[in-house]
Amino acid sequence: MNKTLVKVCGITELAQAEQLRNLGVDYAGFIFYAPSPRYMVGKIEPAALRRLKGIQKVGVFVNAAANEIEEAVEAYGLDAVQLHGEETPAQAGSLNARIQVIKAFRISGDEEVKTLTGPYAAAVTAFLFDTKAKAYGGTGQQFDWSVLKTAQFSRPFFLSGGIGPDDVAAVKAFLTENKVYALDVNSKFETAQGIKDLALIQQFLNGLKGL
Ligand SMILES: O=C(O)c1ccccc1NCC(=O)[C@H](O)[C@H](O)COP(=O)(O)O
Repeated sequence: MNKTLVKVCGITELAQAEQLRNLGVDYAGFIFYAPSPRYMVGKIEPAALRRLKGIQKVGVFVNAAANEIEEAVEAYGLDAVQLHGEETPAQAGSLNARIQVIKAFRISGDEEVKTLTGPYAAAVTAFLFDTKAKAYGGTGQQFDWSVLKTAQFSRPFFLSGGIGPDDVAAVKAFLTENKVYALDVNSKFETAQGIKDLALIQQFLNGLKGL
């Protein structure tokens, strides 16, 4: 069985991205959505991020224009883009022809998740399930993961939304019964918005060992 990968999202410092890479984190998420407190533009130099290797760099966008996304991919050397708004399957598919696209779905618990993901199956590389809340992401709120149980998704998925240091046991239990491609963590591992607590992340990674 493949190991479940880990993505740390909302990074605003190059040094932290390097440290996370050194801890063995698989994906680093960078927010390209100006209203977010984790907006990274102006905080990390494009050329410096482009030189960073050994961790998959994901740009997170909310309803951004295709040319804005493509410019950021080029300037920052992104490996994947995460579409976290109301982007259509056609928009996602057109980007996915050039770069891996992770489509985020914000879950309230009332919807049929397979109905949401169905139209995107052929258009994206992976799905990401986050919690539906007032803000688009980074809210620290968790949804009821049982809505994903038993569903066979046509794409690998990231489990996201309020996963914190105290959730190791719950995550492990969920992973024993469900095939999760990667875990996505963010605000529950911060000392301030956009600044990660690396000791907590190391502890979390240690807790997941053996999966
Ligand atoms: O993190 C943000 O500020 C953010 C803002 C707008 C869109 C997406 C954003 N984050 C995307 C992520 O992938 C987060 O890791 C995900 O929402 C989970 O965050 P959290 O609930 O804090 O663990």
